[in-house]
Amino acid sequence: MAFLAIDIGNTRLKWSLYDAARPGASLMAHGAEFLDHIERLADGPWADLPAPASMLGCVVAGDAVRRRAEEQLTERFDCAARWVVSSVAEAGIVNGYDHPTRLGADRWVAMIGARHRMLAEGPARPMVVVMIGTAVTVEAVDVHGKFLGGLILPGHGIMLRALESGTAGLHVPTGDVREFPTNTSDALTSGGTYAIAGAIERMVQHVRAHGGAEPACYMTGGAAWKMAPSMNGNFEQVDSLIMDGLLVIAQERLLAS
Ligand SMILES: Nc1ncnc2c1ncn2[C@@H]1O[C@H](COP(=O)(O)OP(=O)(O)OP(=O)(O)O)[C@@H](O)[C@H]1O
Ligand SMILES: CC(C)(CO)[C@@H](O)C(=O)NCCC(=O)O
Ligand SMILES: [K+]
Repeated sequence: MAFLAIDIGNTRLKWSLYDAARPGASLMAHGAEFLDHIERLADGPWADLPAPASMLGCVVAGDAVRRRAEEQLTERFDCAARWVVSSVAEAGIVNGYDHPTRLGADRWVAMIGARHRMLAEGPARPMVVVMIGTAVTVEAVDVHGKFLGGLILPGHGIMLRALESGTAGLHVPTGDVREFPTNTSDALTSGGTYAIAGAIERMVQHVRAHGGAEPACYMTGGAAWKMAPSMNGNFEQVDSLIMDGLLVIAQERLLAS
């Protein structure tokens, strides 16, 4: 019973087809499209796929984009579109947000995926869950699975575009990450990278101080690999964190129905 997981971010739609709706299912096919190219899915990458029995997705890109994805789903497959909405509690995570449903569904699903992975690896620990995409998010989860709160930062691309458009003299190619940058390109690239790394380090400190225990640290997102060399501490890069979370939620819902 194939299962289709979809993650629609602010830059790209990512999809993964699994052979079952449960964590650890085998990945049969996967891909990513920039949001402008969603209309290519049904006749392109999805054309030769076996039809999934069900799908589950998370979307933060807005209703218009969601509808365009749903059109591709109906055009190609006969399965109902289901999208995760952040709630008060689901799959082992309790939502500490002031307004739980306002939490981005991608953040919620990634925490669920991370918690499931951590418990599969050993005893429960607090967590720091980082997503590096169009925006950067840094979540804190305590040892019991309570989401304490999180940071939202501009992603690297948005930071650089903001500097370019807000200044006269900052139009330069991408540079390298350096401890002591000596040209504009390196200064901008390093500034963005260490802004993100610094925010993450602060959150790790906050979680350590809050729980008195060393947190398990996970990072995911399309640009996680670019941040990895500049990160302090033991961050495990798990590119599939959102897909893992969608598999966990899909299985729980199947078992509950
Ligand atoms: N050198 C860099 N270091 C860190 N991040 C970078 C770097 N260069 C680009 N980025 C970020 O990567 C983002 C694009 O990543 P990508 O589209 O692969 O992520 P994504 O997880 O698919 O995003 P989303 O889920 O938000 O659609 C850009 O918007 C930019 O912010
Ligand atoms: C922060 C982003 C853009 C990260 O993708 C997304 O999760 C989102 O739009 N969230 C809604 C606002 C919030 O999470 O508080
Ligand atoms: K995302």
